[in-house]
Amino acid sequence: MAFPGLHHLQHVSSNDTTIPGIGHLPTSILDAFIPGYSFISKYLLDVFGFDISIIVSVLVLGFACTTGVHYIYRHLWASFLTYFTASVVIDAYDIIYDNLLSWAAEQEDLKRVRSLKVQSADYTDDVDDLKGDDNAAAGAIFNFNSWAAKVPPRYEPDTGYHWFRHKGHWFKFSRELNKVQGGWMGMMIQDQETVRLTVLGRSTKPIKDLILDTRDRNLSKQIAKTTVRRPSPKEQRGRGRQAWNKVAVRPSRPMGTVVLDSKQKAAILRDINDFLDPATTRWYSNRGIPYRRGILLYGPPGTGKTSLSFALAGVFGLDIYCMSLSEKTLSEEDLILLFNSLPKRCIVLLEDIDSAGIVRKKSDTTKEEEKRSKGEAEDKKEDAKNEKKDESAETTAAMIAKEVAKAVKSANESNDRSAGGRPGSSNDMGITMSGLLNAIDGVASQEGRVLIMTTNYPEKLDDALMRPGRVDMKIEFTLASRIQMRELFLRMYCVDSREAARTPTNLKQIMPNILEAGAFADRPKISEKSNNEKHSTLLPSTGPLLPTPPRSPTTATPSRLHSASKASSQLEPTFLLQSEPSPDLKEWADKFADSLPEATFSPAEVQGYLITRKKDPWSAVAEVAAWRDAELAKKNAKEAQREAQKAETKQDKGDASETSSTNELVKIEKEDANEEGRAGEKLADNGDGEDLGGDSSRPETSIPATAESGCSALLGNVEGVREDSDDGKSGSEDGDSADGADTDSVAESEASQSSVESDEGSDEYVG
Ligand SMILES: Nc1ncnc2c1ncn2[C@@H]1O[C@H](COP(=O)(O)OP(=O)(O)OP(=O)(O)O)[C@@H](O)[C@H]1O
Repeated sequence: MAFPGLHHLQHVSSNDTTIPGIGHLPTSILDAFIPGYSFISKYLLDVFGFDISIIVSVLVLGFACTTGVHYIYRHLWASFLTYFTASVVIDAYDIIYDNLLSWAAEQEDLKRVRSLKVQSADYTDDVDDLKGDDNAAAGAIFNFNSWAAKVPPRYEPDTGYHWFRHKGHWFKFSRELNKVQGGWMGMMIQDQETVRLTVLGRSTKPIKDLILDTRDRNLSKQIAKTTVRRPSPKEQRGRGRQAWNKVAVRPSRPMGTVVLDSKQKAAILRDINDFLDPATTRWYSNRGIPYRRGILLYGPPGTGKTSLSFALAGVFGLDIYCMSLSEKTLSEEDLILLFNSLPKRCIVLLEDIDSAGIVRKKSDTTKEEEKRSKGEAEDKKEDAKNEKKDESAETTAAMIAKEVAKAVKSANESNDRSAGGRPGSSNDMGITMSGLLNAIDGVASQEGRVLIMTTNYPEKLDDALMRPGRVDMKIEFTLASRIQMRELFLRMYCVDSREAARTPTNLKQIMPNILEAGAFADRPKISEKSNNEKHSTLLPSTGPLLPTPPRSPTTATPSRLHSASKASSQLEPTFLLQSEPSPDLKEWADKFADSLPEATFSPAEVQGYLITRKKDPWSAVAEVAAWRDAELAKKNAKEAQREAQKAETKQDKGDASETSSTNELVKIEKEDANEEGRAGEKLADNGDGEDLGGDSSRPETSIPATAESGCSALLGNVEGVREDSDDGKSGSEDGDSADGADTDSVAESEASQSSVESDEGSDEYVG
């Protein structure tokens, strides 16, 4: 069946090539634009009597004109962009990219664009700007999730281009996704994001200025933050950036919050500041000295070594790279790789350098001791087996095995302690001294870094590690002095005031008395001019505890602060400072400090106490006596336990040279008296301990609970206790009774320990 009119269509088509009528485009042209046009138009004309040629012609003409104009416009625009604009491309992996996007997210022009990309806020970084709920009722539960949800998400321009105005210039912000070859042998096609910044005008300067602005804005946000990096997991460690993981960006610790002797603080600040001075690099290279600085911080746990390192990183705008030699997975190769992957300027915090195999003989000794102890244990087992072959053999052997296992454990722990290590802290991978030295000053090791090593046991360190050049400065941290405790109290209760914010660009802003504290004024000034250096440089210290002399007055501000990453920018960061304490607070601080014995508690312990009363300075003063007594009792208990373990180990070793004859006699007497053997002896000793438990010999520390009424009395009592115990150490009778008191105060001390205490007491009488 044929369609009506089709015949006619075929007829027309075969005869005419154009559609008659003025203004019509020739059919051949329309056919070129719309394939099959003549066929369709003739069909419509025949069937419906409607001629579409005019409409189509108009549409085609319109389309052609638009396309043409667009084409011309594009070419003209491209030519304009080529000749009258400047542009800069920024890759996504560059830090400038992040700076630019976070800056763009805050620009009004760019906020208005209709195509945006949204990102959840990183509340760990941004919560600082959020305030707590001041209206919350007292005791109301703080819900972190609902609080963190208040951090608004970040909106940034999506791919495409957007125009904005900045400082009188028109910029085009184009975010582009490009396909690039990547992966293994470049066989994978990956998306790579870039931002192209274009400015109207032939100079790139406005763009460079804009990039500087975005960087400074970001820095001023970050200047009060310290980036902390740690070694990446072993399987991810590779060369370069991958060796270290960014683990945190913390608010920088203000130097003032580290309570330390002002001379020491001044010395270390001056030393690092001068080291970071760009002129010092030349000074070192001119003399062929490796441009590195090594600082050893040593002292008991919780005295501020790590805190000082973080504060220094904050002051000098350096990232801090932390690692501990007691990490079990750290091998020598890792250590070398990690040191070789450090950036040019940074602080490396190497903790616990006394652990692992750093002390050459420690691990060997420990192993030998272990072997010996095991051998002894086996021997004892054998003996026990041979001697007791009766029916109760099994029970006795089990008992002996238990005893022996206990002795081996205690010997090992004691060895660990006496070698300066912590139980279980030995490094399985075994970092030798030469491995460590290779890492820290091997040829490939990065120059310009400040290496801060910390230890609780400086006496255990190898001399090779301590030589100048590796350790240029040593700072000792001690248990809290009176001044430190007072300072800790004031810091805890001073009111924070943001109004007092200022820009620390000078060491004097951190330590107003830095010149006096460093006692630099009376040092000879060394000024030296190299051929091409106009300014004088400093002679860096080469020996321990030798602070760097002051810069010559011919240089810029003597104590100008060198912030490694922020040197070139003008920054206006805000620092949280504390207001001047009130006279009342100062008085309370004095009372608080007077109530505590010096050099007995670590600053961490004092801080730990204060923090539990952080909003109540009065309770802190009033309750300090009770806290002090409880802590002293605990400390005494620990000390007694340690002594007991030491003595037990001595006994087990059967070291005749270390055991006095009296001691032996006492033991023999005890053994004779106790027919039940060793177990019975322990029971008897236990009884002794209990008898002494009345604490009659300990000086009474009945101190009023209020600091007001009894601070000085408290101090007297406390010192009385300490003097007694000191006497005890010197071997006087008083001392013995004090020792006894120590033992007594250890309610939880094991019975065996009591036995050792009394043994020790005998020793001292003999002596
Ligand atoms: N001198 C100090 N000034 C201010 N705070 C201190 C000081 N010493 C310790 N603290 C406080 O005690 C805590 C522990 O301090 P830090 O980690 O610096 O001690 P550390 O000496 O490094 O201890 P460790 O040897 O165990 O690593 C921190 O919260 C710190 O604020």
